[in-house]
Amino acid sequence: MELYGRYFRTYRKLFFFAVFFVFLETMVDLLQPTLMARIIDDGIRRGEVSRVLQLGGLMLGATALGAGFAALRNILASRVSQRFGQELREDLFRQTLYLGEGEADALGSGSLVTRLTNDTAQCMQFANGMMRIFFKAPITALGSVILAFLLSPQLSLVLFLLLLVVGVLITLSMRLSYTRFAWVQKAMDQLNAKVQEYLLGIRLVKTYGRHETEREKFEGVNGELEKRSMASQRVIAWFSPLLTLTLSLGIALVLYLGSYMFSRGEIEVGKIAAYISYMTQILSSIIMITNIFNTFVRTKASSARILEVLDSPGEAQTKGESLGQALKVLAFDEVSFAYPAGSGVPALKKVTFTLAAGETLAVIGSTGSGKSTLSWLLLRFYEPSDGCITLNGQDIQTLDPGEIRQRIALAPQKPQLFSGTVRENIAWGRPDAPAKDEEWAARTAMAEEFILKMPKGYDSPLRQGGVNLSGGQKQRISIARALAKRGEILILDDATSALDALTEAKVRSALRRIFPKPMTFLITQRVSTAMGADRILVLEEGSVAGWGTHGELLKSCAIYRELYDSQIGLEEKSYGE
Ligand SMILES: Nc1ncnc2c1ncn2[C@@H]1O[C@H](COP(=O)(O)OP(=O)(O)OP(=O)(O)O)[C@@H](O)[C@H]1O
Repeated sequence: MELYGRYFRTYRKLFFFAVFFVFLETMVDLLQPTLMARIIDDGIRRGEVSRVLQLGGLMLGATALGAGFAALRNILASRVSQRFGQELREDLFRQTLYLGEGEADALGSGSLVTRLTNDTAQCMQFANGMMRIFFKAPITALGSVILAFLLSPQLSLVLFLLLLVVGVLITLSMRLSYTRFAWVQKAMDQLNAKVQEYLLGIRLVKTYGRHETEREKFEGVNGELEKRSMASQRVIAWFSPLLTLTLSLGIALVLYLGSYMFSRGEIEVGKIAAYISYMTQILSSIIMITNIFNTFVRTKASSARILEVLDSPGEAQTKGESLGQALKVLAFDEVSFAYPAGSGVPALKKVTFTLAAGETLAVIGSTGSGKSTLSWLLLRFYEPSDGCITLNGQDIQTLDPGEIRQRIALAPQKPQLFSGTVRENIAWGRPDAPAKDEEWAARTAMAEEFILKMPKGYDSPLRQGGVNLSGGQKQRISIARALAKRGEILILDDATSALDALTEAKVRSALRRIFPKPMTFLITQRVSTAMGADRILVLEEGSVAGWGTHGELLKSCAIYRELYDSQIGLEEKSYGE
């Protein structure tokens, strides 16, 4: 399988050692029935106790040796499969981090979690099995067939007929299993997506009293998983006993033929017993081989899903030129864009504007008008369908996305905090930032006051997602993180929406005093936030509805005037009356 081929080089030595021990163990196992036949025919039947003891001792010694080989291959198999699993998870996680936004949208986070957990576990299990039983079973089966044939070519006619039937059964079971297991994986994706959704929205579920509805939805996907798993298990449930039955029929036939041959003096009892013993070994090996095939088809489905992620082009390969110099001017030139996984309606239509270093642009518009989309395109998470975005006149498609992102500091609409201290969260975008920069960032974001009230100040721990903070506190730490990065472009995407008007005004005035001043995007729905900016871009259903200063827009843009009247103007008028 392709996936194993990629990792084989690293583990080939340990792998071959494990397989070597499996081989030795199998050889010892194969010796046993022949030794037994000799104990019966040369020892018991002739009444030679010393021969029985001698051969019995040999058999015992061989068993102990086999056990030693088994322990060694177990140790090696565990080590190789665990290391392989660790490396695979790391590679998969790294690739997941570099997936293009369109690719990640298409795969879905639930499916990515299944691939990182269940699918890697499946591949690990297969790697482990390969070194434990996968080689042992076919060698035992083949060795037993050869030794059985050498014992009695006549009885082996039954054996070959049986093997033919068994081969057909295994092929059939493999075909049925593969499609069924792919359905199981999809159901597992849906289950993981549901669990994630519920865990993220747990407070909302409680507030809206949606426990029952959510539980029912979970039961729905859980039931589907059970149904599909059962369908795949049913194949195994039928095929294993069918195989046992076929082989038991074979053994019965051999016993019948053997007794006939014995009565004619053509075979000894010990040989019949050894032949049956080989047949039992063939039976258990074939059952093992069926399990191997079942695991193989599951692993094939899992490894295909893992390879889909590992081989997705991602962003890592889209290296570009370096901008080199300091950023002077940014321009959107007739930029249009529709989300690949969206409804097809463009989120942006021929958007054009220019912004110089140190200037602040407020982007205002109703929800869904395309404000955040501007920043996703600038960050190169998606590519414009038409038009271009330039930095210092250079199309960003030709530039290195890593470098562009290095120059941008973003405080997103939904603040995202991580488990760690307050300081670690602020310095997350620039871990080498001096402590004074982190504290400056916290002060500018009006976060220092509440941070210092926390039990350990900047070293206070934050829990996953910052659940021990209020919405406004999370937003302020998120702004501080963006400031501490000291990017040439600062994007505050509705980043002050949870702050009270006074705190927000303080943050705005602190932002004006930053030196050197970054090129700033203030994405907002509030006119009070936008009006102090050097320029304001008004978006309406993805198109530019207005561009200018607050004063200019009040005169020239009906939508802006409407927003102003609804949020501020009418209040002022009513105060005036
Ligand atoms: N990942 C996505 N896949 C498909 N469509 C999307 C995606 N993200 C946004 N959209 C669509 O693109 C349009 C613009 O979204 P965008 O997030 O830019 O709006 P916005 O102005 O920032 O809204 P808000 O103020 O509510 O945050 C919306 O119609 C939205 O449904």
